[in-house]
Amino acid sequence: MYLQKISLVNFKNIESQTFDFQQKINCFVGDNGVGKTNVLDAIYYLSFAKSYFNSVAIQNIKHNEPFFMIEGEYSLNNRTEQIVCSLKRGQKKVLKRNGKNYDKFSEHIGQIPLVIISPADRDLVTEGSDTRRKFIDGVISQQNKTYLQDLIAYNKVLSQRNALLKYFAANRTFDALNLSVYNEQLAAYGTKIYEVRKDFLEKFIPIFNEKYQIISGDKESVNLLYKSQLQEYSMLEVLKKSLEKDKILQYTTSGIHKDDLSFEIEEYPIKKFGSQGQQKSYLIALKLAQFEFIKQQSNIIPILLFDDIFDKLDENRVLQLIELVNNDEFGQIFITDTHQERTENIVKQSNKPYKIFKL
Ligand SMILES: Nc1ncnc2c1ncn2[C@@H]1O[C@H](COP(=O)(O)OP(=O)(O)OP(=O)(O)O)[C@@H](O)[C@H]1O
Repeated sequence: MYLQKISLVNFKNIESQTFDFQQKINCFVGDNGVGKTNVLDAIYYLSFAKSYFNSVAIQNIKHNEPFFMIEGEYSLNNRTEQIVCSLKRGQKKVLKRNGKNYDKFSEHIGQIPLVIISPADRDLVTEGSDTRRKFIDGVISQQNKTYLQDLIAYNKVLSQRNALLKYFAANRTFDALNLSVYNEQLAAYGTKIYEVRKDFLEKFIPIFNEKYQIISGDKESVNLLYKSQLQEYSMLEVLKKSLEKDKILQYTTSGIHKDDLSFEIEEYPIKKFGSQGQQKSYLIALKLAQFEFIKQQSNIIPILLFDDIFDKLDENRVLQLIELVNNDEFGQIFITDTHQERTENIVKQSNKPYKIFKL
């Protein structure tokens, strides 16, 4: 599967542009702010019906324009598939496949598998646990729709339980029976979610370690650990233990919505003890593991977007990445960089067909 062509109208800073792509490697080069990342984001949009960088949909329409449109032509199983995503101010976003509207965008997710590696991924290291949970949930739910439904159901019960705790506090009352209805539901969904996360991470972590060792050339050891209160107690026990605290704080302080991933280098948190290049290598390894996982599950080689990939990586790590690309693990790749010469020199070493777009 690969993207043959994309046409953009009024998408962010791009007024109107069409690109015909190479089946293997495509590079966008140019100065800061010319719109290289915006083209990658448009490609991301066609897979997920949303931007990777700006979650406020209308802010992706070019300033002072009434709409944006992204049209992509893919080669999929020797057929051409057309995906169009458009948004008019004041109207709902529209997503079409071969001219037919999708009612639910979720039906489209996973059809054009894609992984993006971008400097914005730094949030996974620097931000709170919700960013890391979103990452795991995103990878799992691309392939497991039941998981996504369980997660939505869990979050709904969670807000109902929180509303009840607030009601108890406001009315100086408490009803254990009423609360237990929510506890039972949280336990049912929470346990299922925990089991899926645990199974997923058991498969994912070895793939991640392997990728990190390749990129770093076995230079340092890293760890990725799953942290969940359910590793020690059942969900019902966890809720019981935190009841007094929950009553005081008026929200549910324990459960799988507090799960986290611990990122370590030489057994220390990478956030505090990893260099910029090591942190970047860690994030690339995470995303390449995601790539591998999606490929195994869907049997389609995902499109890979490398945003500003070469910055902060030493020459050896860049070479290791090129090695990875060379062994045919990958399908179509899009790269952005500010240095045309550097990009050309690097991609030449891959012995794969490539095309460079100067923006
Ligand atoms: N809705 C919008 N309308 C017009 N311009 C926009 C909109 N959203 C973003 N931009 C502009 O797009 C430009 C950023 O483009 P992009 O992030 O693709 O740059 P880049 O070429 O990747 O740069 P860098 O090398 O710095 O990463 C900025 O100038 C930004 O102001």
